[in-house]
Amino acid sequence: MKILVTGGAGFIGSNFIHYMMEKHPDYRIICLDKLTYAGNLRNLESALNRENFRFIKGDICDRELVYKVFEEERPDIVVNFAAESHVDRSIEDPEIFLKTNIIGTQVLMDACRKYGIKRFHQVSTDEVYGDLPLDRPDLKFTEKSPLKPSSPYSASKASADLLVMAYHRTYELPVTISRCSNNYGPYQFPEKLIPLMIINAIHDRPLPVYGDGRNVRDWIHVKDHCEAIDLIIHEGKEGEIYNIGGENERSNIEVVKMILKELGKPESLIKFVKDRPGHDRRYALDITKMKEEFGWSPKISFEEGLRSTIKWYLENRNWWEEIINGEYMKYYEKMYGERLKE
Ligand SMILES: Cc1cn([C@H]2C[C@H](O)[C@@H](COP(=O)(O)OP(=O)(O)O[C@H]3O[C@H](CO)[C@@H](O)[C@H](O)[C@H]3O)O2)c(=O)[nH]c1=O
Repeated sequence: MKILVTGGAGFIGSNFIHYMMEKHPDYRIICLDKLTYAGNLRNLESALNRENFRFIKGDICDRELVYKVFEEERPDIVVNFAAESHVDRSIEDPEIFLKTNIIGTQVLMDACRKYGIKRFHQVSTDEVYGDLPLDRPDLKFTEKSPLKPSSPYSASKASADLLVMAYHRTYELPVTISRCSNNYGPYQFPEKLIPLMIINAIHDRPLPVYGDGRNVRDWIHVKDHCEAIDLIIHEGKEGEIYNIGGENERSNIEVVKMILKELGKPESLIKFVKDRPGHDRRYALDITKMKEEFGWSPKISFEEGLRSTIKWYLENRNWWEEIINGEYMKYYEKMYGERLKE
């Protein structure tokens, strides 16, 4: 089996490659990644010298390159992780989100049509459904819930999902889509809530919590997400959408306090800052379909997963120090400088 993993040098993609290499050591894995700010070859260090692994640097929007990769490798399965994924960046500058997330997906699916494929799997997000109110804990999104994205990022992911389903209907492309909740774990770029808070706390820097900190996310360990995708690409039905969630809803302030406690740092480091425009209040997924079709449910508890993630960041300082000593601080200053002064 040959699997083309796009965006495989990013957080979830690289965790997926590690997961698949261990689970299916006989598979050939080809990783196509543009190595943007969020991609890092160090995430793939242990894979790079394996014979059944190939890394190709390139953009999924580059049709000529994508066709060349298909011509040479003839993958059986494509798993598309390649995406611009950070909501705050999409609010600052939406264009690259539309290009990579929508056009990139189209180029990949065109290559699948041209060269043939057993499965094209689109990695999507729970954010395509929009948000839920805090005072209705009984409500959750199912795969049938309407799409109502709030940010340029989530609108680009929802657009791509629609395109994937259109390619299935019109060209009978064998597709599946998974929509996952908030991931955490090793190799996550420190612009996202959990790694950003861990690194700031280690440095005794203020922890910028948006708005009142009561927004709720459903957290899943990245390894549980990888396991679910592995099941879907092998056993999932063509043309189907699957919600993948952690069944672990937490307010942001609760998560931040847990991190401080684990690191033995004071809550006085918390700084409430100006809210994200259009900030989604709550995400919650109904994962009955994954449970019923595959007997899947998330295995890693949040307490255990968060503790091991904090340990990973403490033990891999080189990894994130290299990042924060690069362009990162410019980004941080731009996003947080004014907010932290207010
Ligand atoms: C970075 C940052 C975030 N936050 C808040 C905003 C959110 O309510 C929550 C999580 O923020 P983020 O880590 O940016 O993640 P969020 O916007 O939920 O989106 C993530 O989760 C989505 C899945 O739900 C993915 O599709 C996105 O690619 C991923 O970025 O924490 C803060 O309060 N302060 C911060 O500095």
